[in-house]
Amino acid sequence: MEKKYVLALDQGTTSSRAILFDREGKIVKVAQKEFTQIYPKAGWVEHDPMEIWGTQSGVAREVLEYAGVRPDEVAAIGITNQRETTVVWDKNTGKPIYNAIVWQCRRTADICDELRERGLEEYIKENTGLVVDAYFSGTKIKWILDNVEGAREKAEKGELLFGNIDTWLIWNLTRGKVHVTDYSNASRTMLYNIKELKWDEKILEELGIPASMLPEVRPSSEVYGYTDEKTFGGAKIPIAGAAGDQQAALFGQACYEPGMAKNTYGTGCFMLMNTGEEMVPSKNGLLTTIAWGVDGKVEYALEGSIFIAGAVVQWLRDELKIIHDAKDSEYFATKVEDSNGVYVVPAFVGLGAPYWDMYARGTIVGLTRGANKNHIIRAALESIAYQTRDVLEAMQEDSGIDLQALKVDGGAVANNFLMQFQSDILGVPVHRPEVTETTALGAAYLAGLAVGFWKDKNEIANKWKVDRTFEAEMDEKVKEKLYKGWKRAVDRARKWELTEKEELAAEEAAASEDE
Ligand SMILES: Nc1ncnc2c1ncn2[C@@H]1O[C@H](COP(=O)(O)OP(=O)(O)O)[C@@H](O)[C@H]1O
Ligand SMILES: O=P(O)(O)OC[C@H](O)CO
Repeated sequence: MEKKYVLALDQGTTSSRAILFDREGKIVKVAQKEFTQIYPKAGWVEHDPMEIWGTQSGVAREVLEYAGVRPDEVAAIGITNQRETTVVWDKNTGKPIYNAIVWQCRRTADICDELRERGLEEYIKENTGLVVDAYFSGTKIKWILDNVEGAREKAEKGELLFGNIDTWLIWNLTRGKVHVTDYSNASRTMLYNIKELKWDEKILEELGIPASMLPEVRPSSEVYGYTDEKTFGGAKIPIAGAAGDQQAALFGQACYEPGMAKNTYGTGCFMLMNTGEEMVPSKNGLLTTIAWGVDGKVEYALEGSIFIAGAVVQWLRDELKIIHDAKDSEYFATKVEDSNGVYVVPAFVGLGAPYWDMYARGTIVGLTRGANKNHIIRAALESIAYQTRDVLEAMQEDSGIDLQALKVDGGAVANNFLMQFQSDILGVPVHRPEVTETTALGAAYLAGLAVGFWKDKNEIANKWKVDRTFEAEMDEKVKEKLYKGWKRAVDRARKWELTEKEELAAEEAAASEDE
C-alpha cells in the first residue's frame, strides 16, 4: 500500500490530539479530545495516565476513520507531548502507581528549596541547563517514591519505570516492549546531563532515584518500535520520531539556523531560540535545553518558559465565567481602547522565566471605579504579550542577537488582537504561519524524516508559509509606559505565598509582638 500520510500524536496539557499530515505538510484531518484536570490541593495539578492513553489512542484511531485512511497508508507516527509531566508505573502490570504529576504542579517547591540549601543550584544549572524549580520531573519522581506506599522499595528492586508522556505513550503503543525517550524530553527532567549526554549520577543520588527506572535516551528522529497488533487493527506502523512539544514546534517552524526563534501560545507560552551545537548558558533566567537530536548530532536552544498564557483565557471562561468561549476574549478586549490601567498578572502557579518565583501568585492591580469586565479581559490577554516581552529581553541579552521578527504558533495565535498587541509591545513583526499546529507538524516531520517520507530539512523548510504578519504600530513612549506598569504589577505578585519557614518566622514575630 502506498504510504501517503504521517500521523502526529500531540499530547498537550489540556487535550490529546491526533493530526494526519500529507506529503505537503498540510493537515488532512484532526481529532481532539479534552481530558480531566485534577486539582487535589491549591497549587497541585495531576492527570490520570490511563485517561491520557485512552484519549490519545482514541483520537489516533478516530482521525484515520474520519479521514477514511487505512493504517497501512501511514508511513510513520511522530509523538510530541506536554513536557516534564511525570508518570511512574509498574513494569510488570503496566499500571501507574500514582496520577501523573503535571509540569504546572508546585507540590515539590520545598524539595527544591532543600536542593538549594544543599548548595546544588550551580551544579544543576551547569549540567542540566535548568534552574532548580518544581516545574521539572526530578523532584516529582522523588515525591512519588517518598509518598506512595512501597514505591521506593519497588523502585530499588527495579520494578518501577519512569517516563514523561512521550515515554508513556511509546510504552503503551508498543505494549510494553519499548522504554525510551528522546534527547529533548530527557533535557527537561533535571536529571540529564546535557553536556555529557547521559543521566547525571550525582543528581540521581541526591534525589534518591534508581537509574533502573529511567528510559533509554535516543535521537528525536529514529524508529523506536512498531505499533502492536491491537492499536491499529493489526498494522505495524513505525513510531519514528519524538520531541517535547516546544522543541517540536521549533522544528515545525523550520527554525534550523542558530538565532531563529519561535513562540508557542498554548496553555503556557514558550519561546525557544535555536543556538545550534553551542550550549549557551543563561545569565538572565532562561533555560538551556536540548532542541533535538537529528542527523547524528545534538543541537541546543535557549528557552523562556511562561507557565500561564492561554490558561488565563480558560480561567476567564471557567472560573470567572465572563466569556463563554476563548475566542470571545478578542471581541470583548476590542470593545475598549485600552485596559484602563488594569494589569492582570496570571502567576497562578508561580512565575517561570525570567523570574522563577515558585511563591508568586496571581494579582489584578490598577482597579478603579471605572474598571469593567472588558478591561479585565483585555488585561488578561495583554499579560500574555508582556510576559513574552520579559522573555524576549532576556533572550536578546543572553544570545547577543536582536530578534528581527518572531514566528508564532499554538491555539491562542488565532486571536488577532493578541498578535497585534504582541507586535506592538515587542516592537518587531510577528509572523503567523499557515499551519499553526506546528507542534504536531514538527513531530510529523521528525518521524517522516526517519523513514524517508521527506528527504531532508531543506525540503521541509521550503514548505513553511506565512499566513499573516502583524507589524508594530504603537508609539514608542506609550509602549514603554505600558511595559513599565507591567513590571510594577509583577513586583506586587512576587513572593506572595510564604515559604513554610517564612510563615513560621512571621508567626513567631507576631507572637512576640503580642507579648
Ligand atoms: N481565540 C483565542 N484567544 C485567546 N486564547 C485562545 C484562543 N483560542 C484558544 N486559546 C487558548 O489557547 C489554548 C489552547 O491552545 P493549544 O495550543 O491547544 O494548547 P495546549 O497544547 O497547551 O493544550 C487554551 O488555553 C485557550 O484558552
Ligand atoms: O501543553 P502545552 O502546549 O501547554 O505545553 C506544555 C509544555 O511542554 C510544558 O513545558
